[in-house]
Amino acid sequence: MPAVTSVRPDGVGVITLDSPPVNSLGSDLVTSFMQEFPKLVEDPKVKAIVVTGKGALFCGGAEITEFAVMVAMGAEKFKETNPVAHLSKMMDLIDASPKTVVAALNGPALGGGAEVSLACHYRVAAPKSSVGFPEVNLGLLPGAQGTQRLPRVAPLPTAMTMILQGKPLNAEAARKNGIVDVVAKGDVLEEAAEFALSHPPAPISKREVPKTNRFMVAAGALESGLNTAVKAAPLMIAPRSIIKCFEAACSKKSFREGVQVELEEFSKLVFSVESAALRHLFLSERLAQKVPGVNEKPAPLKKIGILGAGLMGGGIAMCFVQKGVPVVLKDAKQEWLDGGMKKIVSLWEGQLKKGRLSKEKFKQYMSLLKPTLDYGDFKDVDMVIEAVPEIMDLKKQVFLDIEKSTKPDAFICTNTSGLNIDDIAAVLKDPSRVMGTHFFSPANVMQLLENIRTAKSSNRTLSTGMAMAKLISKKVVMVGNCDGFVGNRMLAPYAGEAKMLVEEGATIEQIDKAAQTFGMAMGPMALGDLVGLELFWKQRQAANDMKKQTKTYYGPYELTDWLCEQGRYGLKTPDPKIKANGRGVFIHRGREKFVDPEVVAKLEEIRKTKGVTARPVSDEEIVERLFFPLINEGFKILEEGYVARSSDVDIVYIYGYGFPPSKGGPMFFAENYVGFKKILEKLKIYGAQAKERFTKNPHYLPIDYFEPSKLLEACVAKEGTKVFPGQTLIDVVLKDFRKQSPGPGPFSKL
Ligand SMILES: C[C@H](O)CC(=O)SCCNC(=O)CCNC(=O)[C@H](O)C(C)(C)COP(=O)(O)OP(=O)(O)OC[C@H]1O[C@@H](n2cnc3c(N)ncnc32)[C@H](O)[C@@H]1OP(=O)(O)O
Repeated sequence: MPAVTSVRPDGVGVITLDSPPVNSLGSDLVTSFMQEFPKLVEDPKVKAIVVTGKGALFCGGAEITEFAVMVAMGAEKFKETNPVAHLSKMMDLIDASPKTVVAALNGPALGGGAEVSLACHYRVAAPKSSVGFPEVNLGLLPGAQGTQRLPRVAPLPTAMTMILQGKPLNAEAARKNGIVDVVAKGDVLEEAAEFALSHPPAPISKREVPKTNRFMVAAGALESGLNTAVKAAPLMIAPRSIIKCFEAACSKKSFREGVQVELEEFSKLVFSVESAALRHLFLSERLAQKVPGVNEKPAPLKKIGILGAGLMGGGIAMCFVQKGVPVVLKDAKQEWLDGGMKKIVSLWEGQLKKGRLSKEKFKQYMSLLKPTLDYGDFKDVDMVIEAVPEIMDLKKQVFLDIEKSTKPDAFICTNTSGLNIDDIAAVLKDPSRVMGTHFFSPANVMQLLENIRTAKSSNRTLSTGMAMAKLISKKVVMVGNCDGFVGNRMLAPYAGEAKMLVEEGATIEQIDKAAQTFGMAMGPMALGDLVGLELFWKQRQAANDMKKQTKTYYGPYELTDWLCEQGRYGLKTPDPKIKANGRGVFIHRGREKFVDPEVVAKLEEIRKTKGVTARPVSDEEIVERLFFPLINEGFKILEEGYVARSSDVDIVYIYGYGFPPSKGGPMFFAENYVGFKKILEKLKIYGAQAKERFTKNPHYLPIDYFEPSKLLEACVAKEGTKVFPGQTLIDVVLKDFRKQSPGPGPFSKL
C-alpha cells in the first residue's frame, strides 16, 4: 500500500508515503494518495493531517523511470494522460484541504517530494532533513507547482539557486529562508502533529508573491541568474524554461496561470533529448554498481594500506581518510614519503584556510593517516592499493612484498592505467585476491574509478572492490582486463586523430575549441599536457618500439617524441627559464596557456619532412574524426565483452574524461544524437582516406580504429527498432550479438 493512513488518539490523521527505496511518486503512490487523503479529510474524527515519509527519506521526487514511458507514449497521448498533471492534482488536493495539513519532513524532500511539502500548509522538519529541487540535473524543472510555490515563501535569490542550480538547503537554512516553519527539537512526527492542531489551514497558493521578489524580477535578477546557470552549463536547456516559470510566478499572473506555464515548459523539457540524456545518466550510474555475476557480500574495509606516496597514492589515501577510514601510507624512501605527506597536508591546510575544513576534521584526518616505510604496518589492513610507477617488474616485485606482509585474505589492488593485471597477479600464490583500480588523477578530485576484474579475481574481491568505490563516493564501473581498459582504449583513437588533424592543417587551438564547443571539459591537446605526454612515450620506449601503433597509442609520434625528448611533458614540467608553470604542446602560465611558436615551427618542419601540405580543416570534420572512432572503439569493447553494457561506457566518459552530460555519454550520443548509419558511413570515408595516406606516404603507419565494429554494423541493421522505454538499442542488439558470437572479455558469457 504506497500511501498508508492512520488516525492518532489526538485526532491527527497521518498519511505516510511508503514506496521503497525512496518513496518516489510513481503512479501507484499518487493514485493511492489521492484515494486515501480525502478519506482523512472526510473523517470526522480527524482534526488535522500530517504527511510524512517512511524510512530515511520524506520523498525522492517523481518516479524518474516513468518519464521514459511518458515520452514513448508520444506528445499527443502525453497531453491526455500527463502523469505530471496528475501529480499536480495531488498538490491541489492537499492545498485545498479544509483541515490543516503539515508536512513532517523525516528526511530529504526532493523534487516532487519538495513540491508535496510545499503543497502542505506548513512544514516541520527533522534537523537532518533537507529540501531540494534537483530536477535541473535531469534536464527538467519542478513540474508539480514548485516553481510557483517556492517564490511565494522564499527570497528569489534562494529560489533561483535551488531550482536553477539544484542546490538543496538543510533544515535550518530552509527555515531561515521561509521554506520550513519549524525545525523539530525532538520527534518530528509528534511536533508536526502538535503544530497541525494549533494552526489554521494556510495554503501557499493563496499567498501573494512577496513584493521584494517582484522588485527583483523587475530589476533584472532573473537574467543574471540565467547567465550564471548558462555559464556553468552552457548546453543545458532547462534554465531558460525555469526563468519563464519564475517570470510567471512574479508577474501579475494568477497562481493557476503560473502553474499552466510551468506545465507547458515541463512538457517541452521532458521530451528533449538533453533530458533523456541526463535521466539516462542518473539511472546508468546506479546500474553500473550492479555487476553481472558479482553477488557475494562485500568484506568490511576497516583499514587500508596504500603503497606509493606519489601524486596518485597520496590522492587515493586522501579519499579514504576523508571518509573516516584509517590509512597506512607506505613508500620506499623517507624523502618520497615526506614529499607525499607534505603535499597531502598542504591540500588539507588549504581547505582549512578557505574555511572548507574545520580544525577538528583536520586533526581527525591527520590522526587517521599513518606514514610508514615498514611493510610490517600492512599486517592488519583489509586492502592494499599499490600505486607505484607503471613498470611491470616493479609492480610484480611489490606484489610479492605485499603478499608477505598482509593477512592472506587482504585484497590487493593495483592502480594502473594500462598494464596487464593478470600478468601482475600471476606472481601471487592466490591471484583471486587481486583486482585493478584505475583511479584518475588527481584521485582525490576526479569522480571516476574503473575497477578491473582479472580472469581470476574472486567474486568477493570484486564485490568488495565495488563497495570500496561506494565507500569513497566514486562513480564506479567494472571493466575487463583489455589494453587501456575502457577509458584509455577509447581515448587512443581520439588522441591519435587529434594529432593527425594537426598535421593535416588544423591548428592546435582549433582542435581544442571544436572539442570544447562540442561540450568536452577540455580539448585533446590540453588533455595531453594535463595527463603528461611522457606516459605513452615511456611505454613505447619500454616496449622497444617507438613507432608501433597500439590499443593505447595511435597517431603520428614525431611531435610528441620531440617534446618528450626535451623533457616537455606538459603541465607537470615547469620551465624556470620562461617562468611558465608548465611546458608541453602549450606554455602554461597559471590558468592561462598559449601555443608555443616553437611547436608551430616544429610542426611545419614535420609536415615538410613528410611531404604534407597544410589544408583548411572544418570544425565538423574535427568533431567527426575525434568522436566517431572513439565511439567505434566503444562498440568494439562491448562486442569483445570487456564491459557489461553501453551505459557503463557512458559513465566512464562523462566522469573520467569530461564528456558533456547533456549528450549522455558517447554511446548514448551515437544512438540518440547522430544515428548508427551516419557513424558507419563516416568511418568508412575517413578510414579510406587514412588507408590512402598510409599506402602513399611511407611516413604514416596503418591504423585500425576506423575499421567498423561488427556490433555497430549490427546496430545499423536494426536502426529504428523500438525498444522498451529506458533501454538502449545497442544493449538489445548486444544481447543477441553475444549469444551468437561471444567475445574474449569476461562479460561476454554473463
Ligand atoms: C515533477 C517533479 O518536479 C519532477 C521530479 O521530481 S524529478 C525527480 C527529482 N528527484 C531527484 O532527482 C532525486 C533523485 N534521487 C537522488 O538524488 C537519490 O537517489 C536520493 C538522494 C533520493 C537517495 O540517494 P541514495 O540513498 O544514495 O540512494 P540511490 O542509490 O541514489 O537510490 C536508491 C534507488 O532509488 C532509485 N531512485 C532514487 N530516486 C528515484 C526517483 N526519483 N525515481 C526513481 N527511482 C529513484 C535509484 O535509481 C536507486 O535504484 P536501485 O536501487 O535500483 O539502484
